[in-house]
Amino acid sequence: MDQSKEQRILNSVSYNAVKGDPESVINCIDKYCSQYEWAMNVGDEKGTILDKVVEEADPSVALELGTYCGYSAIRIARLLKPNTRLLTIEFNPEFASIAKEIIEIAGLSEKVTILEGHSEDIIPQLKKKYEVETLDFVFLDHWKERYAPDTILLEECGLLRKGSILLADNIIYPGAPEFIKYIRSNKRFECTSYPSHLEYMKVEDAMEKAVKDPGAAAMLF
Ligand SMILES: Oc1cc(-c2ccc(F)cc2)cc2nccnc12
Ligand SMILES: [Mg+2]
Repeated sequence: MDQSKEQRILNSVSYNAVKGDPESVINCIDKYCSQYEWAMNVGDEKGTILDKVVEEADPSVALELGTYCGYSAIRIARLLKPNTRLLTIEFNPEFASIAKEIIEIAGLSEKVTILEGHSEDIIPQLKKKYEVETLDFVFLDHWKERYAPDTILLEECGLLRKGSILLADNIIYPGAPEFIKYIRSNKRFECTSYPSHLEYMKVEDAMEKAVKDPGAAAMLF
């Protein structure tokens, strides 16, 4: 049977990347997806915004919704301090398996846990089953229709604290209008838009950052 695009991305990483070097895995995926086959990795332009927000959050526990091939999980995990972790949820079993191998090649398997299943089923398990108290950073990059309901679910499950930082991809393209309407009208969140471009394309896109109860967190220091 023909290989999938995601399997071809793994082949390229396995052949060209330097084992244990996250930067070389990131560069290899960006090179392959800009030169041969477009794929829905966050990419280098939006990835630089992701890096900056992760550094601002400096998370002990981070969550990603939508692993895909593991590109953004590697971008996030390479910036995490010792004894901190990234949980990433992926419902597509083939994507989860490819991501596991690519994250292993990057040498970041110790810091990243891939949780296979639907976000709405796994989020309510994070406290008890995955020993999460609260999430310092959440990257939303899965099905756009789930951005708003999953944000509400994270709140309902008590997983967000004062100062928790959410970052959402694809606010313009494919777009997440319900999420934008919800988060920008919610007084508990301070929102910032970061204009950018769709990965590997000249199409406009943007990322949205939403900080929960920022004032309260700021007052503590
Ligand atoms: O960054 C992304 C881009 C696209 C996407 C698909 C088709 C197009 F034509 C353009 C863009 C889909 C995505 N789904 C989940 C997470 N991230 C995505
Ligand atoms: Mg995306």
